[in-house]
Amino acid sequence: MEKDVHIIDLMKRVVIGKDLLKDIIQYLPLNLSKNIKKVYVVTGPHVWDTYGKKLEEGLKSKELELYIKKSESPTIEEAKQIISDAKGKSIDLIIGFGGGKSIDLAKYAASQISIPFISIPTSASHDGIASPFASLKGGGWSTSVKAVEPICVIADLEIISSSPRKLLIAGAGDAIAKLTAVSDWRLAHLLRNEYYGSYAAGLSLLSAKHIIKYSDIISKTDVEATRIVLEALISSSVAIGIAGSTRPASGSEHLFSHALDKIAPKPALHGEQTGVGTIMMSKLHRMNWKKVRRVLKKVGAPTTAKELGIPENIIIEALTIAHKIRPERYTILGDRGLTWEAAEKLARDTGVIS
Ligand SMILES: NC(=O)C1=CN([C@@H]2O[C@H](COP(=O)(O)OP(=O)(O)OC[C@H]3O[C@@H](n4cnc5c(N)ncnc54)[C@H](OP(=O)(O)O)[C@@H]3O)[C@@H](O)[C@H]2O)C=CC1
Ligand SMILES: O=C(CO)COP(=O)(O)O
Ligand SMILES: [Zn+2]
Repeated sequence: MEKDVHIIDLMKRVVIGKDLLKDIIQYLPLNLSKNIKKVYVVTGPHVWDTYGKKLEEGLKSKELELYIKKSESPTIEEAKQIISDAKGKSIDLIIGFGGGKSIDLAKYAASQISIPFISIPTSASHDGIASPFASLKGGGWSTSVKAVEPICVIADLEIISSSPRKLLIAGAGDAIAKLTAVSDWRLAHLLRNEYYGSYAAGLSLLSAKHIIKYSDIISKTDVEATRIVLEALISSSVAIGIAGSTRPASGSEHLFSHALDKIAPKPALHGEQTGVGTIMMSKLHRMNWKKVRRVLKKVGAPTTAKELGIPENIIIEALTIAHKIRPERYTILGDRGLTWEAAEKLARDTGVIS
């Protein structure tokens, strides 16, 4: 008989504060002198050019051997290359330093080599910050794979709040997406008898509600807004860890975003796309989609194809193919998805296209 085992992987420590990188060693829950000699940093070109020196200086005090990998895209091929590189160098610890792309690559690589992973987000743009899952792209599709939770998250408010504002607003969009993600999960439970964890669902919903409650502050401040969005994203990361899948965080609105990543000439940010997806999927769920749109507008997030910089026909096409992205994940889009006409009407009725 198959054993019914539910494993919950959660991070060990979250450090939130200002100017953390220079004293980073003291915040890590690790004995760096004893066990860790070689550290591999997966980062992005912009992030490294701007903040790389700060991290290098912070880690220098322990005379660690540092290897830096600047990655452009979160593909399975790129992850395999990082794994082989890190294995060849006998790396002891992997750090993901940057946006969601760098954190996912680092997280996945660390899980494959069975070494610890540290998450140092430089933006509050996604909820992979502290989750044990990595979203990698391969063969034109996006898959979320079990990786490993960070032993530590170091969230430097100075760095994160001075990142381009659109990254923070994208984070608010990724958090608000939990409204429809949880409705889709519940639907899959009711129609397909899929496992549904009400605690994880509640925690995930809390991140969306946090954004709605504090939308005024998010729209007017920088550091305070960063703290609010960051807390919402960490809460959602924890919900993913408790559920043991990205189910509480990713539903039909994410399928729409993944479809855009596949077909849009120039996709927008993940959280910008999931935010717009949430407006449309809320309407399908007969939820208060106008409120979702109002909150997104208030915080300055895109709510239209034009603001996303994506042609209207691509929005419609993405709606029609979204259900095929991850067929095993049942959502309001059902098994057959939307027809072109229904998709066009949905996008038009919600003001996403004109
Ligand atoms: N694992 C999970 O559960 C989740 C994973 N994701 C994944 O995360 C990714 C989206 O993350 P997102 O952060 O939006 O996108 P990216 O990681 O692609 O980052 C977007 C851009 O922001 C730049 N950037 C990051 N921080 C700063 C900063 N402080 N100052 C200036 N520029 C900065 C990056 O620079 P650079 O070019 O240097 O990297 C990059 O150009 C997607 O791949 C998505 O699938 C999203 C949600 C959950
Ligand atoms: O983006 C995510 C949650 O916000 C991860 O979800 P996916 O499983 O759709 O990649
Ligand atoms: Zn997301």
